[in-house]
Amino acid sequence: MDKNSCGCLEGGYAACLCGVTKSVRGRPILKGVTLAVGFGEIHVLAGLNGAGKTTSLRVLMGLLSRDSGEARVLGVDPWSRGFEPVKREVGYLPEDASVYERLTGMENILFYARLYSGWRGVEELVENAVLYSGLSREDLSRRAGGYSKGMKRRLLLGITLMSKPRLVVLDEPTSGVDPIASNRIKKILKGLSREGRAILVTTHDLSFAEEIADRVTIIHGGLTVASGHPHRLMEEYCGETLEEAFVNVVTGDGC
Ligand SMILES: Nc1ncnc2c1ncn2[C@@H]1O[C@H](COP(=O)(O)OP(=O)(O)OP(=O)(O)O)[C@@H](O)[C@H]1O
Repeated sequence: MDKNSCGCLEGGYAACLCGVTKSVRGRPILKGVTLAVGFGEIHVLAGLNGAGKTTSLRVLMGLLSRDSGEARVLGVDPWSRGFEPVKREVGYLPEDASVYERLTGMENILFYARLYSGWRGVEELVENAVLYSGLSREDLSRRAGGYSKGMKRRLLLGITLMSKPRLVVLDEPTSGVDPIASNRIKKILKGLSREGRAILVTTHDLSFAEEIADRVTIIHGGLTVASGHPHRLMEEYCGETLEEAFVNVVTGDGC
């Protein structure tokens, strides 16, 4: 990675990690993760299982400390006190998020909408969550505990996006989601990015990434090893698809 990638610390970017390292119980997990997400950009973070994607997002969201390197979210260090007010402008969908199973889908939405706004503006938040989840009114009237994995994921995505945050951070939003819903998610993310919102998303679905990403950052073994527009990565790493380029990057096969 060239050093300029860390220029995001000077501002203008929605989020960045710069040379971040993290060890857990003496084991290095992140060995130098660098990425910068611009406003109006869909940025995909890709990597094999265990590469460090979720850990990177947790550091970025201030849920995990870092050992070295820098992090900024909307210009603020997520490990600082100043991060608290910034959180309202960030929508984060963790990989292991869960719904309240005894509540209906709509009650889940109402719960989070009221948490977010008190009572003012709840209607708009609810409307957005319903729209972004793509779930029918009938589905939303049922207990979320009876939902399929993909439906739970869609409900959580709707809740994450309901306030139309300036920065959206999604850890595997399409996991367990059917092709029609996945297609719908693509359109939603493209729409949000067109409105100038910044989107950082992890996925193993590289055709999804190839279609929507403005930039893909590949991490391997806790280290950023490549970053660029999907077509640039395909050119540089001799892949007819992003998936082929990705395999060439992580296996070190090159062209
Ligand atoms: N709390 C923890 N304690 C010990 N090891 C951890 C912890 N959190 C993560 N790890 C390890 O760090 C590495 C990176 O995990 P991480 O979940 O960030 O990978 P990932 O790229 O998101 O993987 P996946 O694609 O499978 O979700 C893994 O080897 C994992 O076992």
